[in-house]
Amino acid sequence: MTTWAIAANGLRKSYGDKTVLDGVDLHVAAGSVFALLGPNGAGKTTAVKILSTLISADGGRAQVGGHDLATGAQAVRAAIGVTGQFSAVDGLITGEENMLLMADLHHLPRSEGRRVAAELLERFDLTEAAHKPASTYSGGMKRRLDIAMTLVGDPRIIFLDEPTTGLDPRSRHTMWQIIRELVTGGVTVFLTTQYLEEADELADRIAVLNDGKIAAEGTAEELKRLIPGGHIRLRFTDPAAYRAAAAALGEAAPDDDALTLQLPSDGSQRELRSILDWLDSTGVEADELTVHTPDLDDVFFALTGDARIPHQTDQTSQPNDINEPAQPTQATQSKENAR
Ligand SMILES: Nc1ncnc2c1ncn2[C@@H]1O[C@H](COP(=O)(O)OP(=O)(O)OP(=O)(O)O)[C@@H](O)[C@H]1O
Repeated sequence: MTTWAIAANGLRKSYGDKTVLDGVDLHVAAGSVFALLGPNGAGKTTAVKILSTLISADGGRAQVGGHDLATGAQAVRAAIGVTGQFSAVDGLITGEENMLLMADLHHLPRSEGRRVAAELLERFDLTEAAHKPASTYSGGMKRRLDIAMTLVGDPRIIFLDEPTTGLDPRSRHTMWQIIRELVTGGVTVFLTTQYLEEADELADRIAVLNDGKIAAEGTAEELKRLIPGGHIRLRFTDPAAYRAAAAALGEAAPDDDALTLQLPSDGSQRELRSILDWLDSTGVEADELTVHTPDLDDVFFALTGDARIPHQTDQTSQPNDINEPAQPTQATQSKENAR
Protein backbone atom coordinates (compact mmCIF):
# COMPACT_ATOMS: atom_id res chain seq x y z
CA MET A 1 0.00 0.00 0.00
CA THR A 2 1.28 3.46 -0.84
CA THR A 3 2.41 5.61 2.07
CA TRP A 4 1.33 9.14 1.44
CA ALA A 5 3.69 11.90 2.52
CA ILE A 6 0.97 14.36 1.61
CA ALA A 7 -2.73 13.59 1.36
CA ALA A 8 -5.20 16.40 0.84
CA ASN A 9 -8.89 16.22 0.09
CA GLY A 10 -11.22 19.00 -0.94
CA LEU A 11 -8.92 21.93 -0.13
CA ARG A 12 -10.66 25.25 -0.55
CA LYS A 13 -9.34 28.77 -0.32
CA SER A 14 -10.85 32.10 -1.35
CA TYR A 15 -9.59 35.64 -1.11
CA GLY A 16 -12.65 37.87 -0.91
CA ASP A 17 -14.98 36.67 -3.64
CA LYS A 18 -12.11 35.13 -5.63
CA THR A 19 -12.03 31.37 -5.27
CA VAL A 20 -8.43 30.23 -5.64
CA LEU A 21 -8.70 26.55 -4.64
CA ASP A 22 -12.06 24.97 -5.26
CA GLY A 23 -11.87 21.46 -3.85
CA VAL A 24 -8.33 20.31 -4.55
CA ASP A 25 -7.24 16.71 -3.91
CA LEU A 26 -3.52 15.92 -3.80
CA HIS A 27 -1.81 12.63 -2.97
CA VAL A 28 1.96 12.46 -2.91
CA ALA A 29 3.70 9.14 -2.31
CA ALA A 30 6.55 9.16 0.21
CA GLY A 31 9.97 9.39 -1.42
CA SER A 32 8.63 10.72 -4.72
CA VAL A 33 8.76 14.02 -6.59
CA PHE A 34 5.36 15.56 -7.20
CA ALA A 35 5.05 18.59 -9.47
CA LEU A 36 2.15 21.01 -9.32
CA LEU A 37 1.82 22.88 -12.59
CA GLY A 38 -0.52 25.68 -13.48
CA PRO A 39 -0.66 29.04 -15.17
CA ASN A 40 0.23 32.24 -13.29
CA GLY A 41 -2.21 32.86 -10.49
CA ALA A 42 -3.62 29.31 -10.58
CA GLY A 43 -3.06 28.88 -6.84
CA LYS A 44 0.14 26.83 -6.71
CA THR A 45 1.78 28.99 -4.05
CA THR A 46 -1.49 29.10 -2.15
CA ALA A 47 -1.53 25.28 -2.07
CA VAL A 48 2.08 25.20 -0.85
CA LYS A 49 1.32 27.79 1.83
CA ILE A 50 -1.63 25.76 3.08
CA LEU A 51 0.24 22.44 3.11
CA SER A 52 3.21 24.02 4.87
CA THR A 53 0.94 25.60 7.52
CA LEU A 54 1.74 29.20 6.54
CA ILE A 55 -1.94 29.91 5.93
CA SER A 56 -5.05 27.91 6.70
CA ALA A 57 -7.52 26.52 4.20
CA ASP A 58 -11.18 27.57 4.26
CA GLY A 59 -12.23 23.96 3.81
CA GLY A 60 -10.99 20.43 3.24
CA ARG A 61 -8.59 18.19 5.11
CA ALA A 62 -4.94 17.36 4.73
CA GLN A 63 -2.26 15.27 6.33
CA VAL A 64 1.41 16.04 5.83
CA GLY A 65 3.99 13.58 7.11
CA GLY A 66 1.15 11.70 8.78
CA HIS A 67 0.05 14.72 10.80
CA ASP A 68 -3.25 16.48 10.39
CA LEU A 69 -2.84 20.11 9.34
CA ALA A 70 -5.72 21.20 11.54
CA THR A 71 -4.65 19.46 14.74
CA GLY A 72 -0.93 18.85 14.31
CA ALA A 73 0.47 21.97 12.66
CA GLN A 74 3.49 21.96 14.96
CA ALA A 75 4.36 18.36 14.04
CA VAL A 76 3.87 19.17 10.34
CA ARG A 77 6.29 22.09 10.64
CA ALA A 78 8.86 19.81 12.27
CA ALA A 79 8.61 17.34 9.38
CA ILE A 80 8.88 19.75 6.47
CA GLY A 81 11.19 22.23 4.83
CA VAL A 82 10.00 25.05 2.58
CA THR A 83 11.90 27.15 0.10
CA GLY A 84 9.67 29.68 -1.49
CA GLN A 85 9.80 32.29 -4.16
CA PHE A 86 10.93 34.65 -1.41
CA SER A 87 14.13 33.19 -0.09
CA ALA A 88 14.98 32.95 3.59
CA VAL A 89 18.58 33.95 2.79
CA ASP A 90 19.77 37.10 4.58
CA GLY A 91 22.05 38.94 2.16
CA LEU A 92 23.78 41.01 4.83
CA ILE A 93 25.45 38.05 6.52
CA THR A 94 27.67 35.32 5.07
CA GLY A 95 26.49 31.96 3.76
CA GLU A 96 27.96 30.27 6.80
CA GLU A 97 26.26 32.70 9.19
CA ASN A 98 22.94 32.05 7.45
CA MET A 99 23.47 28.33 8.00
CA LEU A 100 24.42 28.78 11.66
CA LEU A 101 21.38 30.97 12.22
CA MET A 102 19.25 28.14 10.88
CA ALA A 103 21.04 25.65 13.14
CA ASP A 104 20.23 27.92 16.12
CA LEU A 105 16.58 28.04 15.04
CA HIS A 106 16.57 24.26 15.12
CA HIS A 107 18.19 24.32 18.59
CA LEU A 108 21.19 22.32 17.43
CA PRO A 109 24.11 22.38 19.91
CA ARG A 110 26.82 24.78 18.71
CA SER A 111 29.36 22.13 17.62
CA GLU A 112 26.66 20.07 15.91
CA GLY A 113 25.41 23.23 14.15
CA ARG A 114 28.92 23.96 12.85
CA ARG A 115 29.34 20.39 11.65
CA VAL A 116 25.99 20.32 9.84
CA ALA A 117 26.58 23.78 8.33
CA ALA A 118 30.03 22.82 7.03
CA GLU A 119 28.74 19.53 5.64
CA LEU A 120 25.84 21.16 3.78
CA LEU A 121 27.97 24.05 2.47
CA GLU A 122 30.35 21.45 1.09
CA ARG A 123 27.53 19.36 -0.40
CA PHE A 124 26.11 22.38 -2.19
CA ASP A 125 29.48 23.58 -3.43
CA LEU A 126 29.43 26.71 -1.29
CA THR A 127 32.47 26.14 0.92
CA GLU A 128 34.60 28.63 -1.00
CA ALA A 129 31.95 31.33 -0.77
CA ALA A 130 30.97 30.49 2.81
CA HIS A 131 32.63 33.59 4.29
CA LYS A 132 31.28 36.06 1.74
CA PRO A 133 28.06 38.04 2.27
CA ALA A 134 25.16 36.17 0.65
CA SER A 135 24.24 39.39 -1.22
CA THR A 136 27.32 38.78 -3.39
CA TYR A 137 26.10 35.30 -4.43
CA SER A 138 24.72 34.56 -7.88
CA GLY A 139 21.06 33.55 -8.23
CA GLY A 140 22.03 29.87 -8.44
CA MET A 141 24.24 30.10 -5.34
CA LYS A 142 21.46 31.81 -3.37
CA ARG A 143 19.03 29.02 -4.32
CA ARG A 144 21.57 26.42 -3.29
CA LEU A 145 22.12 28.19 0.02
CA ASP A 146 18.37 28.42 0.49
CA ILE A 147 17.96 24.66 0.07
CA ALA A 148 21.00 23.97 2.25
CA MET A 149 19.38 26.10 4.98
CA THR A 150 16.16 24.14 4.61
CA LEU A 151 18.04 20.87 5.08
CA VAL A 152 19.57 21.91 8.41
CA GLY A 153 16.51 20.51 10.16
CA ASP A 154 16.71 17.25 8.16
CA PRO A 155 13.12 17.47 6.84
CA ARG A 156 11.58 14.38 5.24
CA ILE A 157 9.25 16.46 3.05
CA ILE A 158 10.39 19.52 1.14
CA PHE A 159 8.25 22.09 -0.63
CA LEU A 160 10.08 23.83 -3.45
CA ASP A 161 8.06 26.71 -4.84
CA GLU A 162 9.44 27.46 -8.30
CA PRO A 163 13.00 26.53 -7.35
CA THR A 164 14.59 27.30 -10.69
CA THR A 165 12.73 30.41 -11.83
CA GLY A 166 15.26 32.86 -13.24
CA LEU A 167 18.19 30.43 -13.17
CA ASP A 168 20.38 29.85 -16.22
CA PRO A 169 20.32 26.37 -17.79
CA ARG A 170 23.48 25.21 -16.01
CA SER A 171 22.23 26.30 -12.56
CA ARG A 172 18.86 24.74 -13.36
CA HIS A 173 20.53 21.41 -14.11
CA THR A 174 22.54 21.67 -10.88
CA MET A 175 19.30 22.23 -8.99
CA TRP A 176 17.70 19.22 -10.69
CA GLN A 177 20.66 17.12 -9.61
CA ILE A 178 20.26 18.35 -6.04
CA ILE A 179 16.56 17.45 -6.11
CA ARG A 180 17.32 13.96 -7.47
CA GLU A 181 19.88 13.39 -4.72
CA LEU A 182 17.38 14.48 -2.08
CA VAL A 183 14.87 11.94 -3.37
CA THR A 184 17.53 9.22 -3.49
CA GLY A 185 18.03 9.99 0.20
CA GLY A 186 14.34 9.27 0.83
CA VAL A 187 13.05 12.85 0.91
CA THR A 188 9.65 13.64 -0.62
CA VAL A 189 9.69 16.70 -2.86
CA PHE A 190 6.60 18.77 -3.62
CA LEU A 191 7.54 21.08 -6.45
CA THR A 192 5.72 23.91 -8.16
CA THR A 193 7.05 25.01 -11.46
CA GLN A 194 6.31 27.00 -14.56
CA TYR A 195 8.73 24.85 -16.55
CA LEU A 196 7.10 21.83 -18.10
CA GLU A 197 10.49 20.41 -18.98
CA GLU A 198 11.38 20.52 -15.28
CA ALA A 199 8.28 18.55 -14.32
CA ASP A 200 8.97 16.11 -17.14
CA GLU A 201 12.57 15.63 -15.98
CA LEU A 202 11.98 15.33 -12.27
CA ALA A 203 8.47 14.44 -11.30
CA ASP A 204 7.12 10.97 -10.66
CA ARG A 205 3.65 12.43 -10.86
CA ILE A 206 2.35 15.74 -12.12
CA ALA A 207 -0.89 17.58 -11.35
CA VAL A 208 -2.16 20.46 -13.43
CA LEU A 209 -4.05 23.10 -11.47
CA ASN A 210 -6.51 25.21 -13.40
CA ASP A 211 -9.61 27.17 -12.43
CA GLY A 212 -9.14 26.16 -8.81
CA LYS A 213 -9.26 22.43 -9.57
CA ILE A 214 -6.87 19.67 -10.53
CA ALA A 215 -7.52 19.36 -14.26
CA ALA A 216 -5.42 16.20 -14.60
CA GLU A 217 -2.98 14.14 -12.59
CA GLY A 218 -0.62 11.34 -13.55
CA THR A 219 2.87 10.55 -14.75
CA ALA A 220 4.24 12.72 -17.55
CA GLU A 221 3.60 9.86 -19.98
CA GLU A 222 0.03 9.39 -18.79
CA LEU A 223 -0.68 13.10 -19.17
CA LYS A 224 0.78 13.15 -22.66
CA ARG A 225 -1.54 10.32 -23.67
CA LEU A 226 -4.55 12.35 -22.54
CA ILE A 227 -4.45 14.61 -25.52
CA PRO A 228 -4.68 13.86 -29.21
CA GLY A 229 -1.69 14.32 -31.48
CA GLY A 230 0.24 11.11 -30.73
CA HIS A 231 1.18 9.10 -33.76
CA ILE A 232 3.30 6.29 -35.10
CA ARG A 233 5.55 7.09 -38.04
CA LEU A 234 6.72 4.45 -40.48
CA ARG A 235 9.71 5.34 -42.60
CA PHE A 236 10.69 3.53 -45.79
CA THR A 237 13.88 3.71 -47.84
CA ASP A 238 12.50 1.87 -50.86
CA PRO A 239 9.93 4.02 -52.77
CA ALA A 240 8.18 0.89 -54.07
CA ALA A 241 7.77 -0.53 -50.54
CA TYR A 242 6.52 2.90 -49.44
CA ARG A 243 3.89 3.03 -52.18
CA ALA A 244 2.76 -0.53 -51.47
CA ALA A 245 2.43 0.26 -47.77
CA ALA A 246 0.54 3.51 -48.49
CA ALA A 247 -1.93 1.54 -50.60
CA ALA A 248 -2.32 -1.16 -47.94
CA LEU A 249 -2.72 1.31 -45.04
CA GLY A 250 -5.36 3.52 -46.58
CA GLU A 251 -5.92 5.62 -43.46
CA ALA A 252 -2.26 6.50 -42.89
CA ALA A 253 -1.20 10.08 -43.67
CA PRO A 254 1.50 9.88 -46.37
CA ASP A 255 4.53 12.12 -46.84
CA ASP A 256 5.80 11.29 -50.33
CA ASP A 257 9.00 13.34 -49.98
CA ALA A 258 10.08 11.79 -46.67
CA LEU A 259 8.70 8.33 -47.62
CA THR A 260 6.86 8.20 -44.31
CA LEU A 261 3.37 7.14 -43.28
CA GLN A 262 1.79 8.48 -40.13
CA LEU A 263 -0.85 6.60 -38.14
CA PRO A 264 -2.72 8.14 -35.21
CA SER A 265 -1.89 6.43 -31.92
CA ASP A 266 -2.13 7.12 -28.20
CA GLY A 267 1.30 5.51 -27.80
CA SER A 268 -0.02 2.79 -25.50
CA GLN A 269 1.47 -0.68 -25.58
CA ARG A 270 -1.89 -2.20 -26.47
CA GLU A 271 -2.41 0.06 -29.47
CA LEU A 272 1.17 -0.39 -30.61
CA ARG A 273 0.72 -4.15 -30.52
CA SER A 274 -2.48 -4.01 -32.59
CA ILE A 275 -0.80 -1.74 -35.16
CA LEU A 276 2.16 -4.12 -35.43
CA ASP A 277 -0.26 -7.04 -35.90
CA TRP A 278 -2.03 -5.06 -38.60
CA LEU A 279 1.26 -4.27 -40.36
CA ASP A 280 2.19 -7.96 -40.24
CA SER A 281 -1.16 -9.03 -41.64
CA THR A 282 -0.86 -6.57 -44.53
CA GLY A 283 2.76 -7.58 -45.21
CA VAL A 284 4.07 -4.06 -44.59
CA GLU A 285 7.65 -3.88 -43.35
CA ALA A 286 8.96 -0.40 -42.59
CA ASP A 287 12.65 0.39 -42.20
CA GLU A 288 11.97 2.45 -39.10
CA LEU A 289 9.04 2.77 -36.73
CA THR A 290 8.91 5.63 -34.25
CA VAL A 291 6.29 6.47 -31.64
CA HIS A 292 5.55 10.15 -31.13
CA THR A 293 3.62 11.37 -28.13
CA PRO A 294 2.60 14.96 -27.46
CA ASP A 295 4.94 16.81 -25.11
CA LEU A 296 3.95 18.43 -21.84
CA ASP A 297 3.60 21.82 -23.51
CA ASP A 298 0.76 20.34 -25.59
CA VAL A 299 -0.79 18.91 -22.42
CA PHE A 300 -0.50 22.20 -20.56
CA PHE A 301 -2.11 24.19 -23.35
CA ALA A 302 -4.88 21.63 -23.80
CA LEU A 303 -5.67 21.55 -20.08
CA THR A 304 -5.41 25.23 -19.30
CA GLY A 305 -6.52 26.81 -22.55
CA ASP A 306 -10.04 27.62 -23.75
CA ALA A 307 -10.42 24.38 -25.70
CA ARG A 308 -9.84 22.18 -22.71
CA ILE A 309 -10.33 18.45 -22.67
CA PRO A 310 -12.83 17.26 -20.08
CA HIS A 311 -11.53 17.21 -16.51
CA GLN A 312 -9.74 13.93 -16.01
CA THR A 313 -10.93 13.79 -12.44
CA ASP A 314 -14.50 13.56 -13.73
CA GLN A 315 -13.62 10.15 -15.11
CA THR A 316 -11.14 8.60 -12.73
CA SER A 317 -11.38 7.75 -9.09
CA GLN A 318 -9.45 9.73 -6.51
CA PRO A 319 -8.95 8.38 -3.03
CA ASN A 320 -11.57 10.14 -0.95
CA ASP A 321 -10.49 9.18 2.51
CA ILE A 322 -7.04 10.35 3.52
CA ASN A 323 -6.93 7.58 6.07
CA GLU A 324 -7.64 4.88 3.54
CA PRO A 325 -5.83 6.01 0.45
CA ALA A 326 -6.14 4.16 -2.82
CA GLN A 327 -3.31 3.73 -5.27
CA PRO A 328 -2.32 6.89 -7.14
CA THR A 329 -4.83 7.53 -9.90
CA GLN A 330 -4.06 6.37 -13.38
CA ALA A 331 -4.78 8.51 -16.39
CA THR A 332 -7.15 6.11 -18.06
CA GLN A 333 -8.85 8.51 -20.40
CA SER A 334 -8.59 7.31 -23.96
CA LYS A 335 -7.73 9.49 -26.87
CA GLU A 336 -11.29 9.23 -28.12
CA ASN A 337 -12.56 10.58 -24.81
CA ALA A 338 -9.99 13.32 -24.92
CA ARG A 339 -11.36 14.48 -28.20
N1 LIG B 1 -2.97 37.31 0.37
C1 LIG B 1 -3.71 37.38 -0.74
N2 LIG B 1 -4.73 38.23 -0.83
C2 LIG B 1 -5.50 38.30 -1.93
N3 LIG B 1 -5.32 37.55 -3.04
C3 LIG B 1 -4.30 36.69 -3.02
C4 LIG B 1 -3.44 36.54 -1.88
N4 LIG B 1 -2.53 35.59 -2.16
C5 LIG B 1 -2.79 35.15 -3.41
N5 LIG B 1 -3.85 35.80 -3.93
C6 LIG B 1 -4.44 35.57 -5.26
O1 LIG B 1 -4.70 34.19 -5.39
C7 LIG B 1 -4.44 33.75 -6.72
C8 LIG B 1 -3.47 32.59 -6.68
O2 LIG B 1 -2.20 33.06 -6.29
P1 LIG B 1 -0.95 32.10 -6.16
O3 LIG B 1 0.22 32.94 -5.77
O4 LIG B 1 -1.30 30.95 -5.28
O5 LIG B 1 -0.81 31.58 -7.65
P2 LIG B 1 0.39 30.82 -8.36
O6 LIG B 1 -0.24 29.70 -9.11
O7 LIG B 1 1.43 30.46 -7.37
O8 LIG B 1 0.90 31.90 -9.37
P3 LIG B 1 2.39 32.22 -9.95
O9 LIG B 1 2.71 31.12 -10.91
O10 LIG B 1 2.19 33.52 -10.64
O11 LIG B 1 3.32 32.30 -8.78
C9 LIG B 1 -3.93 34.96 -7.48
O12 LIG B 1 -5.00 35.52 -8.20
C10 LIG B 1 -3.47 35.89 -6.39
O13 LIG B 1 -3.60 37.23 -6.79
